[in-house]
Amino acid sequence: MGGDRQAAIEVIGLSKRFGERVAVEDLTFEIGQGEVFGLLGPNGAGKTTTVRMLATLLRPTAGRARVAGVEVTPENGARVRERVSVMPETPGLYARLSVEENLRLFACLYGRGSREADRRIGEVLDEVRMAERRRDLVSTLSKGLRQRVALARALLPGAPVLFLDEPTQGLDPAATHEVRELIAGLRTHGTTILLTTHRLEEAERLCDRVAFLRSRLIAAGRPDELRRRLFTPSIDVELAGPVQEPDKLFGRVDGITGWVGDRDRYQVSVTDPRRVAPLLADALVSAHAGIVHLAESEHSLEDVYLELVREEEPG
Ligand SMILES: Nc1ncnc2c1ncn2[C@@H]1O[C@H](COP(=O)(O)OP(=O)(O)OP(=O)(O)O)[C@@H](O)[C@H]1O
Repeated sequence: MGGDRQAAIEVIGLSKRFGERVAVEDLTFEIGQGEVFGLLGPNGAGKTTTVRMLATLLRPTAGRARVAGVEVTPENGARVRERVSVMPETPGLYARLSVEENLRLFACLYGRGSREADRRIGEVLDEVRMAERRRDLVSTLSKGLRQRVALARALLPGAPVLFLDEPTQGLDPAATHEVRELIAGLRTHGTTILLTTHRLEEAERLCDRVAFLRSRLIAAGRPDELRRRLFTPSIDVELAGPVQEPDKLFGRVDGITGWVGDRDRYQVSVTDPRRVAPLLADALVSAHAGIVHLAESEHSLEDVYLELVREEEPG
């Protein structure tokens, strides 16, 4: 992490066991202020357990953490909870109350006076674009709209650190898109967000940095950094017809270190894609190979994840 930003969350050697089962093991990471950080991993990886420990809802077996400058200990529970807000996996709203009544109830729990509460409720409803639905009963709302109300609820206290546990779980593509837009918008307030998800494209779109969790931390970094760390740079080539002597063709281009593929499709490993791509294009043109496509290979976060899991497998 860049040393110029103070950490909003620091986690050192955090572990949680439930009896014999190790849910989280020796977790260490930092999240900078205003950063959107994605905790990624398959079902049972320990994501929710981590969030619950950081929000003082669950006591770690070992290790320590500091959230918004406060050491996470049982004695500091109230101080930590003043500084964090959790949007849990299930919205936790009262179905028979209206949107506004739900928010008023939670605002009272946060100890806001009624005028102050009304002002804040108006703000968060605007923020999640639900002002016009404020009098609707929660039971009449779609899952996507309920999730927006859950987000409004999490925003009510105006906490500097927000934990979003699987925020788009079970939503259809349109609702997913809307909730993601809202989360992306929170960035402008400088809120630090720890988001758990097993949807890699979600993390890719929303997060500055991600950590892959499988009880232990497998890797952490910016998605592009992780890609670079795991994959040799390469160029994808698609041609109009087969190449006669690929060894000869690729072999004479400076900066090409290897290739896979055959006939009209190749993935060419290179030292530096920006330098080598024009040289490769020249060589192909000289060999009268019609170029259909020539571009640096893209590795999605999913590729990164699969590569990491492959590296982890024994043998
Ligand atoms: N209260 C509990 N008692 C016993 N085991 C638990 C408890 N909470 C979680 N676990 C176990 O700890 C492990 C991690 O669970 P956790 O819910 O943190 O994973 P997750 O990454 O959030 O998964 P999901 O994506 O399914 O929500 C799992 O094996 C789970 O069964």
